[in-house]
Amino acid sequence: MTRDPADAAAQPLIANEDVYAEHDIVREGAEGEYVEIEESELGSPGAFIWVLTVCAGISGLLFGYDTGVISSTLISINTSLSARPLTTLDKSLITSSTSFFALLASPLTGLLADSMGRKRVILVADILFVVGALWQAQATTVAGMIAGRSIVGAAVGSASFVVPLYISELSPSPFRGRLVTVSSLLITGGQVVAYVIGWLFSTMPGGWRWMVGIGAAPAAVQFAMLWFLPETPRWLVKVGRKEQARRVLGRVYGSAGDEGVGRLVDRVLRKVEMEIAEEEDAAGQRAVPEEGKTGLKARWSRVSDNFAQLVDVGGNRRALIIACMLQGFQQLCGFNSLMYFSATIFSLLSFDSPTLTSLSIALTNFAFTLVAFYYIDRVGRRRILLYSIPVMIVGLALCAVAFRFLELPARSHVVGSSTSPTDIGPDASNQVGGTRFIPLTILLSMLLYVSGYALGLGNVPWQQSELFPLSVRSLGSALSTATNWGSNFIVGISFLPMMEKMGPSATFVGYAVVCGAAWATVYGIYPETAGLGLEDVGGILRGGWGVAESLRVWRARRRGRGQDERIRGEARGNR
Ligand SMILES: O[C@H]1[C@H](O)[C@@H](O)[C@H](O)[C@@H](O)[C@H]1O
Repeated sequence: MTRDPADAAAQPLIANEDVYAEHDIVREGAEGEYVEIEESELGSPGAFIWVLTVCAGISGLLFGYDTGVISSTLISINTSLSARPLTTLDKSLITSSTSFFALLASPLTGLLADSMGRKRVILVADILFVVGALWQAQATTVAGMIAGRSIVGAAVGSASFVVPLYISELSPSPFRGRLVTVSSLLITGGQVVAYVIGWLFSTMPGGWRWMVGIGAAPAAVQFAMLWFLPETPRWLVKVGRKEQARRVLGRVYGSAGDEGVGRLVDRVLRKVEMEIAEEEDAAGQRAVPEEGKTGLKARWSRVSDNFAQLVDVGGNRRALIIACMLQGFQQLCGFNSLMYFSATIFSLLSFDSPTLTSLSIALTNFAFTLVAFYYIDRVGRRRILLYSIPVMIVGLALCAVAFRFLELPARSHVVGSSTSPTDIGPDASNQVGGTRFIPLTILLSMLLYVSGYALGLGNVPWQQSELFPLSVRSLGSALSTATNWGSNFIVGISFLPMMEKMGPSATFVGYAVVCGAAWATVYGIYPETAGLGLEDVGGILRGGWGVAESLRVWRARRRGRGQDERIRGEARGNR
């Protein structure tokens, strides 16, 4: 960005220095003032960072694939496991074992990622992905299948925590938010692939074995690729490998500009060192004397100290509440009941190809995550949630109403063991004079709900790490990831029984109520974090929820940007 000195004297480029000063990447202007380098000036994040993001994102693809494929798998297994049809309990356990083991794995991964490094955790997850996929593919009993799904669950839990962390620790700050959303895009992309594969293999005898087994391939590819990718600079500095960290940063910022890459790298490195020093200082002040403690005891006391810091310090506690609340609502709003059981629901509604119909759910989810990727930094996290959650509520309410007009088979048959596309077909097609109106209304309402979900709740909670200061970022993110999987487990295990006992309308009304609670909570306590430097977020949460303050900063920032653009436009006009 070049600037005419006369213009510079007439009006400073920076409208609100406090806001801009926190940006990672700034450049000294002619008169010693700080001039923000615009994202457009940095160009794109650069090939290196894209390769890193996409390669790490393969785990997201696997997360999406393994959670999405279960929908078609469940309706294709028939009697191939334990030589009998699956019961509601079998289906719920097969589905929920994945989330349960993901729930166990994510906090553990939070600890391992600090001791082993981020990259090694991804490698371990890859091994689990491969073993779990092959295990499922050769399962002959329900218990064997549950074991395979549990192994995959441990992989998914580790990956879902560590991949956003890996990406955010490697990406240049101006691109961090969008690059993290890339991993959400890959999750939803993985779900689309799962549905396509599910549809292709659903009519093939034993095709479900291919559906679950294929997941091994991308994991093996990622395992091979990761050997060539670096550890994150932050972890490298933490374990004393500063020169290696400098080389990695050099490659990350190599594309960042025409000048001063070395200076930029030094600045980032200094900042990382300062943050680590602060972290160690704070830990040192609180540390219980470790004399006489074995390595394991010392480590445990560090973990419990870290935990105390997370819940005792007001700002950290508020960050944890917001992150866990967002992750909890992301799941308790019931979206994954569609992801896991939409094929079952669409067979109930007599759609000719339930698996193909459920593909529309996954595709809508993917398409609207793409829209969110474009708008998340422009509209802001808070606003995107406040606009999109009501869309979900309307979709769910329409669904609930439409289901009331549907004559379903006897309750015990709705989703129970005897339900199959063929035995529910005739009953379900009898509704409202045999027209397709009601099933189509239900499908469209679900698509409305899914589009609202994908715009906001589906991806904003994964921005969780920005809420925490560095010292508690890993633990805080791990706990909110665990909240995600805990709530996912609850939805997976309860959806079919709720459909059976309460009926579909009441089930969807229940999810709408959760969405209402999510909206009210976001409105009350979630400050706008888009565009803030990581340290600003901590500052905003220090004295309270900081909603009003964050909105003031957000508006000032937008006014500042508008002003900058106007000045630039005028400068161009004067030339
Ligand atoms: O962000 C993802 C995405 O929205 C997926 O579609 C969903 O299945 C996951 O549970 C969620 O964490």
